[in-house]
Amino acid sequence: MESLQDCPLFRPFAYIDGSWVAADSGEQIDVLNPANGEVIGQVPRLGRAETERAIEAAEAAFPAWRALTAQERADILMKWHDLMHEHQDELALIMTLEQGKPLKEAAGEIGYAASFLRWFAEEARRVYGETVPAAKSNQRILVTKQPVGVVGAITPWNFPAAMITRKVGAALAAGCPIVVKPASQTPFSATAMALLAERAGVPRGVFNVVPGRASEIASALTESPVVRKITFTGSTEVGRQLMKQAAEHIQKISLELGGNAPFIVFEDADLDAAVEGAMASKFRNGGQTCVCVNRFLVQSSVVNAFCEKLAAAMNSELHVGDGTEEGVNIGPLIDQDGVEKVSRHIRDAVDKGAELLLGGNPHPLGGNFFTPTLINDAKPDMLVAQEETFGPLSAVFPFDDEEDAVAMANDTPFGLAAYFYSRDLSRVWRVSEALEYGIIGINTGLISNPAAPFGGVKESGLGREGGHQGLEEFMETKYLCIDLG
Ligand SMILES: O=CCCCC(=O)O
Repeated sequence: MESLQDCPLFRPFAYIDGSWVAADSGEQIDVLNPANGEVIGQVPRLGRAETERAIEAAEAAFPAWRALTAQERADILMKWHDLMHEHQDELALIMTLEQGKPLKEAAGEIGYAASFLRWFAEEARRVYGETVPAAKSNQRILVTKQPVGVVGAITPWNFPAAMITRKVGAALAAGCPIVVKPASQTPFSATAMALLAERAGVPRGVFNVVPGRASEIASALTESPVVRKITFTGSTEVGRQLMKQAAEHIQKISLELGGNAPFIVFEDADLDAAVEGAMASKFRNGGQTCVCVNRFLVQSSVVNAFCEKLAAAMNSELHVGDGTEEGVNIGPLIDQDGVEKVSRHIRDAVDKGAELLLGGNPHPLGGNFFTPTLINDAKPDMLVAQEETFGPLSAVFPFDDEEDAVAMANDTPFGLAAYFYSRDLSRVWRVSEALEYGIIGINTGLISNPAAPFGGVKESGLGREGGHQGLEEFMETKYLCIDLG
């Protein structure tokens, strides 16, 4: 395939009520390849009016979709899953061109994205109710689950496929239609998946894709009394705003927001395993993942050994470049703001006394590429301790004992993922219980799995995605109290 335009899954349109449409205004968004800044295509810049039409289409589609049996909805989701695997290479190329992650990683994300469709297809058939002992002998109480209704979803650029299927798979399995606003940087993964959903038999109006003006689309979704659930992955700042807006109609809301993941290495850890986990977690998507390590907390007695091993791994294993090139495993950052943020964190840390061990600058390739960087002696007053860097900067914070490590790890308003390495079973339990996070990786740097409830505490969000919990987010509980007379 020479370019995106040659790809049979390339759809430069919005998708509403089963039709491929342009913006009422005719306006378009340029979509750039972060590896070279070239425009790879355009999508319509939709606003309020088109979003309201998508909501109406979803509302109209709701009765028939919820009336299907769970098995019928599951069959459609499984067909969609199969089509994603069949088209894995094309979907991966679209993703690499618009998002930048290397092709192999993009193909991995497509597999991960498809796995949510399979997971929720299977879970759709396990939406069980309950019976509850009643207060009177002639009464019976039954608890049932019903789809919440029309859903509005807003998804991020860093996982352009998986963050859509994790929401859409659950919504559709539960019997809810959905309107998705994809990130403006990565809309083509969303429209390509909509094309496959259509081929899989998702009826018109059940899955709508509305690229465009974020604040207008978000307001249309939160101001509509028809939309009964908002689901968002992105920054804490935007999540906070959406939560305020969702309060208007008391919409159910799930928020997957920012993180500031600690990765604790205790002196009893297997250091080689810790370095392997560190590489997997820190450099996933070039550091642009909400569960990427942000702070390496390393016990002082092993800090030099850990830094040496991590520097060696970073030197030998990381190859920066255009994600379409063979052997590249670190693509560009998404844009210049991303580059500026990583540079700012490094400058601030070095000015405040951190030791620069590796890298430190934008990559000689220029543009949005950044050299993987390692600093030691980071301190809590540095920006890198307080904000999510979202780039290939490994910052090591030495600590003295377990109590210090846990206090440092929890010293943040965020609470998404945390990791630690230890071979002491009592410590494993103690630290797991003390960490104020929704996800804990113990002796592993990779925690993502469709069967597990992904989500954070504190300012990292509300609700869970994946697992059986992820389906419940799209359902209401109703109880029936039956008087037998
Ligand atoms: O930035 C957050 C994306 C989450 C990726 C995952 O599910 O691991």
